[in-house]
Amino acid sequence: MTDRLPHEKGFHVSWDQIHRDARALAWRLDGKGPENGDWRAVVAITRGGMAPAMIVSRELDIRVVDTVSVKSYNHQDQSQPRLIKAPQTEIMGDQGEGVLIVDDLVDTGKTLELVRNLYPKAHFATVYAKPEGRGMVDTYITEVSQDTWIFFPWDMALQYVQPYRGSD
Ligand SMILES: O=P(O)(O)OC[C@H]1O[C@H](OP(=O)(O)OP(=O)(O)O)[C@H](O)[C@@H]1O
Ligand code: HPA
Ligand SMILES: [Mg+2]
Repeated sequence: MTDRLPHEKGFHVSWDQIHRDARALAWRLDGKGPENGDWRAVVAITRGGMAPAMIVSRELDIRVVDTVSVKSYNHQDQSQPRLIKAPQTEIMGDQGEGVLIVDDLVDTGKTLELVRNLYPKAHFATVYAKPEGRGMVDTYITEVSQDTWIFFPWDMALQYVQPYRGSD
């Protein structure tokens, strides 16, 4: 794991915050699907997209949910994204039309680029976006600067911290 550079900022997202932001994403996508405003299915980009995809599919009452597995980071070190598992062909059709592909965030855009090449007609939605990858996503809720690292609640734990004024 690389040490974070001094200028890198941390954006800490709580469960409550990701729930609110994923709901906002769902509401923004409501009625925007190609078939009478409906979406045929939700596909989560695992693993980070699974919690937002669950919230989106719940809000939009979409029962057909699948996953596409792409691995591109080991902690904060990026490597070439690799497809580990594809969604069902019956769900994706030829090019993914009518399918909502959900991820937690887009950073460099490399993950979405890989999935977009596979399913160019799907709609790509993320909760958070950084400027470099923003062009790869069709709908997102909150933008953060490129030098911000987003910390998700599933990667964190409550911890004791020293008081601001020490007692020694
Ligand atoms: O836009 P990019 O620079 O490609 O980065 C964004 C991707 O990186 C993270 O996933 P990761 O590969 O770490 O896997 P995970 O979701 O299983 O944690 C994140 O969840 C996105 O899927
Ligand atoms: O800012 C980030 N936070 C968590 N995972 C990530 N994967 C790429 N960028 C990020
Ligand atoms: Mg991911």
